[in-house]
Amino acid sequence: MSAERRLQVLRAHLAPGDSSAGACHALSRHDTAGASASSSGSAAPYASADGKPTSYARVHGAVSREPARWRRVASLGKEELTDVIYEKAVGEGIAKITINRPEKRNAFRPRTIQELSWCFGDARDDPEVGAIILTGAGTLAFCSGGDQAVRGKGGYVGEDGIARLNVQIRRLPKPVVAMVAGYAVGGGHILHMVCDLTIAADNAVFGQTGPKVGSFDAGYGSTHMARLVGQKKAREIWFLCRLYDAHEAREMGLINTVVPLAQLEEETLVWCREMLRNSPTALRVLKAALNAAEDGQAGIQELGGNATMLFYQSEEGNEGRQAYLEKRPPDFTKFKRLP
Ligand SMILES: CC(C)(COP(=O)(O)OP(=O)(O)OC[C@H]1O[C@@H](n2cnc3c(N)ncnc32)[C@H](O)[C@@H]1OP(=O)(O)O)[C@@H](O)C(=O)NCCC(=O)NCCSC(=O)CCC(=O)c1ccccc1C(=O)O
Repeated sequence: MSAERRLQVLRAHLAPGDSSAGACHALSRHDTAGASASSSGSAAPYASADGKPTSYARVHGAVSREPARWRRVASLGKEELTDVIYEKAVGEGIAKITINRPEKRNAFRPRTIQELSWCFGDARDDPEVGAIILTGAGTLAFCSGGDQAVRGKGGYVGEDGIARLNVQIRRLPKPVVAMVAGYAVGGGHILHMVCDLTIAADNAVFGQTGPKVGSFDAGYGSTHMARLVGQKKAREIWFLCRLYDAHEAREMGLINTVVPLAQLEEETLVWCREMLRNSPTALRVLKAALNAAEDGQAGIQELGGNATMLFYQSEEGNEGRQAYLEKRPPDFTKFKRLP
């Protein structure tokens, strides 16, 4: 962004018409400050060329950058959570799931996977939750993949393993945002890739280590990666097992944005809050559609499920059911055959 444009945006942000005095709007503070952070979402809709707030800014107003007030969910059902911290933001529809094994760089063991699965299930079923953050405890690692000390001959897949967790995140009809500080490597790298968005701190490091430790993911971990970064790059990442910093990761399309470590949660919350303003059904169907393009029959099934859910909410859908219950022929004549 040019210095002049940045100034315009800053002016627009401070303009009296901006109802958001005190709270920052969705425009990244890092963009306004000209820091090294880079964001794919430009500030364009928030200020017009003359520096005044656009109608978009006037209508939608500001997104709060305030910290969330987290309420901890210590147990799900009868089970205490030991490997994962599960929290919900008070008064807003955000859940946060934190892998809590920092002494192991948040490597997951079967128990971790099981708890993650419960938390994702709860967040999916909670109608108040509209966006889910997945992260790792501490600043050194998001997740370093499968705990190699407990890896058995059968891997983790048979015990609610990562393969199933990936599918669960893909199928979850709400956006999941990976909030990455430090290492996201091995299975941890795959976890962030299957999330819908990735916000990274400037200390984040990305890569696959599988071929070094006798492991690989021939599912989403390779095929979805190729969709994100292209075939050549995906082969480089897997075959050479190099590590990439956050800016390199953003350049290659692995992640959405990079922010200073101290602002990681603030920025992630802003992205979640922006999404929460939008139609949940639109986001849900878009996620299913974007997945369907690469998920074959399973993806179409998911998209089809959404179509049915919407149709059941319509008058036309209800007419069929009602007619059956009333033992009369359905009258579909009143419904237009739209072009
Ligand atoms: C992440 C590192 C680069 C961080 O390096 P550094 O900051 O120097 O910290 P360390 O001193 O190395 O680590 C601190 C502490 O943590 C332990 N640890 C870290 N990662 C792991 C791990 N993955 N498993 C077990 N333990 C781990 C480390 O040993 C230290 O403990 P001490 O007791 O203090 O010694 C670096 O740590 C690193 O490279 N880690 C390993 C990364 C890795 O190779 N991960 C595994 C990739 S393969 C994978 O994830 C399998 C996925 C999987 O399970 C799967 C997926 C799909 C289908 C099947 C399977 C399957 O069953 O295998």
